[in-house]
Order: sequence, then C-alpha cells, then structure tokens
Amino acid sequence: MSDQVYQDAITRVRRIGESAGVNNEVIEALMHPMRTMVASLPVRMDDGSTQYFTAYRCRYNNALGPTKGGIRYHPDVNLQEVQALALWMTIKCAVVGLPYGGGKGGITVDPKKLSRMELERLSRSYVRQMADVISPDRDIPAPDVYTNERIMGWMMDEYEYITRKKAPGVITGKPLSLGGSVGRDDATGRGAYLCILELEKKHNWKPEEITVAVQGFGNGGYHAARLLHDRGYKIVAISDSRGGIFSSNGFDVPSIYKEKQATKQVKAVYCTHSVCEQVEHTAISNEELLELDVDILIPAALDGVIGGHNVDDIKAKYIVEVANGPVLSDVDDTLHNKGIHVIPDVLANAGGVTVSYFEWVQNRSGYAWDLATVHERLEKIMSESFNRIWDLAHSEGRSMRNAAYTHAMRKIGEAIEAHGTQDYFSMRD
Ligand SMILES: NC(=O)C1=CN([C@@H]2O[C@H](COP(=O)(O)OP(=O)(O)OC[C@H]3O[C@@H](n4cnc5c(N)ncnc54)[C@H](OP(=O)(O)O)[C@@H]3O)[C@@H](O)[C@H]2O)C=CC1
Ligand SMILES: O=C(O)CCC(=O)C(=O)O
Repeated sequence: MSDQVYQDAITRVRRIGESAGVNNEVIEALMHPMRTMVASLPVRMDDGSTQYFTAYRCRYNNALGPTKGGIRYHPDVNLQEVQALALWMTIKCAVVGLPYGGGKGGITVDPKKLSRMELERLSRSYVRQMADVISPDRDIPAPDVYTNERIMGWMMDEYEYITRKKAPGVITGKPLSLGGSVGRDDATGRGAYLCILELEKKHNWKPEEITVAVQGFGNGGYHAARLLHDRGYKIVAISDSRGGIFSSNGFDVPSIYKEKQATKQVKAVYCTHSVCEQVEHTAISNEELLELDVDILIPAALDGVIGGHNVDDIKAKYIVEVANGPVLSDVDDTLHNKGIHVIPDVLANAGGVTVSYFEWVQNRSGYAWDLATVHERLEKIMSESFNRIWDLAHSEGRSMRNAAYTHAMRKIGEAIEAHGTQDYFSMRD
C-alpha cells in the first residue's frame, strides 16, 4: 500500500483543490515536495557489527513557516510514505492556523528488534545526518509511530553537541526535564477527544449510549480511548499490532492500559488493585475491528487501512482519524455517499502538533506554562478549528475533509501570494 500513498495524497489535494477553485499555482506547489533528504545511517550494533538503516527527512512546504512534523521508526517507512506524511503536515498546520509548514521524517527499522543502546546510537546517527536540515527556525521534528520523548531527548542532546549551543526549540515532544511541555504526552488523543466533544454538543449525544472502536493503543489511540472512557463513552473494541478484543459491554480502559504496560499486549482484563482478571470478550483481527457496527471508529495506527478492499463493509457512523492517512482518497466519496462522516486526520489529530507549537513557543520565550494554560489554549484552537471547518463544510455542502483541505489550501495560497511568487519560490531553501 505505502508505495501508492504519496500518489494517493497528491491526487486528493488536486481533486479537492480543483473542486474548490483553488488557484492552480497553489495546487502545483503542493504537488512538489520542497526537499527530501535520504541518508544511510551506519549503526554499531551491540555485537560489534555495523548495520545500515535508510533514513528520510522531507521538508514539504514552508510557505506558512518553518517545517514541522514527527519522525517515524517502522519497517515499512519509505520515501513515498514520508512525503505523504509531510504533505499532510503541511495541510494540518494550515487547518489549525499554526505558523508552520509541513515536514516529516522516518527510519526504515523495526525498533522492537534493537536494544536500548542500539536505538540511542541510531537516533543520534539520524541527527548527525540531518543536522544541516533541522533547526529551531527551519525544520522542527517531533515524535510519531514508535518514537517517544526519550528518543526526542537523545536527538536534542546530539543536536546541541553538534551545534555547541542550547537549542531546545529544535525538537518537540522532549522530556519535561529538557524543556518539554506539560500536556504534550496526551495532546494527540486529547485533540481527537475535543473534536468528539464538539460532535457530542451538535448531536446531544449521551456518551454512555455511544460505542467506540479504537485501532492502535499507542500514544494517540490510548489517550483518546482513556479520555472518552472517562467521559462515559463505551469503548467496545481495542487493538494493537497483534490483534484486538471486542465486548459489547465496553472495556475498562485503565485496566487494559495497565496490562498492556506489563505484557506489551492488549488483553481483555479488569483490574482491581494488584489483580487483573480476564473479562468476557471476543478476540478480533484488526480488519474485523474496522468493520464493527459502532458509532465511532478511531483508526489510530497506520495509513491506508480503509480503501476499496473494505469500504463496503465499514459500518461506523463516524470515523475520527487519529492515524495519519487511514482512509484512501478513492473511497472519500463512497464514505460520504454512505452517510459515514469522517473527521479527517488533518483536524482530528492536530492536537499533537498544536501542543508541539506551544512547546516551541515556551522554549523560545524561556517561560514554561502550566497544564491548565496548555489545556485551555488547546481547547480553544481545537474548538475554533473544528467549528470553522464544520461551518465551511455545511455552508458549501462539502465533507469535513474537503472543507479542511479547502481552508488549508486557501491559507497556503494567501501566504504564497503574500511572499510574492518570485520571492516565495527563491526562498524555498
Ligand atoms: N504521536 C503523535 O503525536 C501523533 C501521532 N499521529 C498518528 O497516530 C498514529 C499512531 O501514532 P502513535 O500513537 O504516536 O504511535 P505509537 O507508536 O505510540 O503507537 C502505535 C500503536 O499502533 C499499533 N499498531 C502498529 N501496527 C499496527 C497494525 N498493523 N494494526 C493495528 N495496530 C498497530 C501499535 O501496536 P503495538 O503496541 O503492538 O506495537 C501501537 O499500539 C500514526 O498514524 C501517527 O502518524 C498523528 C498525530 C500526532
Ligand atoms: O508534534 C509535531 O510536531 C508533529 C506530530 C506529527 O507528526 C503529526 O501530527 O503527524
């Protein structure tokens, strides 16, 4: 799938851009990634051998500001996927009004097979190769799939060693002790949760009557499930890379998280104090989870999981995309025509980059905010962005994805125009 992912991403941009009458110059600018760096990272393994890993960093478009986006460690990472992810970051930052362009990075690696020291050497090697590309004013990485705050800490440390100066704003999602922000840990899931709260208000939902299935139980999926569970939503299905569990009664999310921490697997348990007991459930595959008859489906793992192969079997009423790119563009219309509402990734998972922006602002001003301030400002941005896109979708008869892309392309177009076409193209470093 991931070989086509970039083609799929630019096809969607062109289709929506043309239907919304976006200036062709803007559409063309979004067809062309500004610069993608590919590197081979030599890493000394614990047994003394050297292995080479392919690494990428794509700075897709910087019309709105320095490029911003996470770094993914996964065996399927490739050039196409990184470019698609960087394009989605470009759209996402514009959707929520951040002063950033879009970028993304990745390494083709299975991090579960590396020791902690190998992982650290790999991460430092990445920064050594990309040190001329990243900087607080130019390109600012963050975590994505199978990277975390510890890896961000190593990367920042390596960057500061190379540049011989403190530069906390070079990377976000860092440990708090290195200038990370409170509230970045659950920001992606919280952003999606805040979108669902907006839906709840519009539809007068009673949370206990709303069923939710979550694919992927990592940073994004877990926190979205936790917050929804705390509010009373019924989380009837959860999965990770090894498969999933289903119960129409709903699961106790904190218990499942506790067990996942201990055993690395999603298991159907209910925990009291120190004892976790199995609860009645059905084991399901990740494919089956996507096809459940639920009110809200939250894909929170990888891209391309909903497409022509399964769209006829999708029964959820809402799809809230915590993952980047879970729905392929050629089924956008089918879902819309089936009456399935999609809250697109470029809005639903924008809480992560929004709090990354807060972290960067705090680093640059040298003044740390408290959690209440982070939450209040995140809520404001998510709520305003959601409603802006909702209003555009409903006033122009578009899907939420179509409206989000249209809004973003208009914003990027204004910036390109304001740069002055000549200067914009010559400043594309
Ligand atoms: N982290 C962030 O701030 C942001 C993340 N996102 C997007 O959210 C998605 C998840 O990222 P994040 O939560 O950070 O990643 P994590 O690495 O924290 O978690 C990934 C989760 O997905 C599971 N998973 C991996 N492969 C599969 C599979 N084939 N089927 C089902 N589940 C699978 C993993 O299972 P296991 O635990 O078994 O390995 C794990 O539970 C990605 O698309 C990412 O781009 C979007 C915006 C911001
Ligand atoms: O926090 C960030 O800067 C980017 C997070 C990310 O990679 C994403 O939103 O997909």
